[in-house]
Amino acid sequence: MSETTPAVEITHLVKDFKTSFRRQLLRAVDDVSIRIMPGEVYGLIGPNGSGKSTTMKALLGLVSPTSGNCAIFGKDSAKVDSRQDVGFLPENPYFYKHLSGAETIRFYGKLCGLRGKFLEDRVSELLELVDLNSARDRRIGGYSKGMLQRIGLAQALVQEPRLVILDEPTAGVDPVGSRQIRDLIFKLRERGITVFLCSHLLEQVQEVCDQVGIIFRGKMVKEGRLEDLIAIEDQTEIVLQDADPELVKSITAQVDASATTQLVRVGKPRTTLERLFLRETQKDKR
Ligand SMILES: Nc1ncnc2c1ncn2[C@@H]1O[C@H](COP(=O)(O)OP(=O)(O)OP(=O)(O)O)[C@@H](O)[C@H]1O
Repeated sequence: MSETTPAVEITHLVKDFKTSFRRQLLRAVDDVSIRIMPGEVYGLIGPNGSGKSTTMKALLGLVSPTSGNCAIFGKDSAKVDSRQDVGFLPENPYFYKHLSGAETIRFYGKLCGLRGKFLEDRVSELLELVDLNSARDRRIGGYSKGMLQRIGLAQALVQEPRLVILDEPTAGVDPVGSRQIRDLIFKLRERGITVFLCSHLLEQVQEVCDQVGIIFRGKMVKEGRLEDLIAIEDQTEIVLQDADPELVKSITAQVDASATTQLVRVGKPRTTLERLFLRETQKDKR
């Protein structure tokens, strides 16, 4: 396998489900193709019921395609060995509530065949990575939603996968917890791990993803590099620090005098509500 083998290759995926109503067919995924190269972070976005989870499950071999193919690092998803290099965080992960964080990771590590000191080192390393070392001996039943998602991420990383699939990793998590998960995704990218995620938090997708696909009613309606998708090609932005009002006036006058250029907006750039929330709620920690 070469560096040019895609981490994910979904080709013309179609998935029909039989509905309970007169056994009619529902097309959940309709001719979707996705290619993710190693090291990329890909975000699949779309409204509820648009086919995101089904696409991910087909890639993982958890549902069989009606037609089309899925492959992970060149291995067909229908074959068990395609899952060797994948970690998965499902939308609603289930954990044994009576186990502690460390016991949970140890449990999954054992399932993956890890043993002894290697396993113990891996448990500590992962708890450190997801910032749960201080809660390692607490029962999972008492974890917050954000902590649960982070333990889920640690679980997905147990066997050092080269691809991580995250289905709504920040569902139900507050902005601080979401940011921790976002930072974790950055860490995965730094380590060269490919990430395929779907999320409703568009701003977070915008922050972490290199590539974005928009899926609607089972069809891919837009896809590409984030930078290309969100650039407004016919506009130019100039942001000035501590500008003299006279300078702003003279720039505006020059633009007004131009026959071909229209001034769209002059004003203060805005932060986002999320950044404002984080700044105001994390003051004490600084
Ligand atoms: N096992 C199944 N049997 C029947 N229909 C299903 C099954 N799984 C999914 N569907 C249907 O397929 C469609 C796509 O569902 P899917 O869960 O893939 O969407 P989604 O984009 O992940 O939605 P959400 O954002 O709500 O998680 C929905 O109409 C759903 O009801």
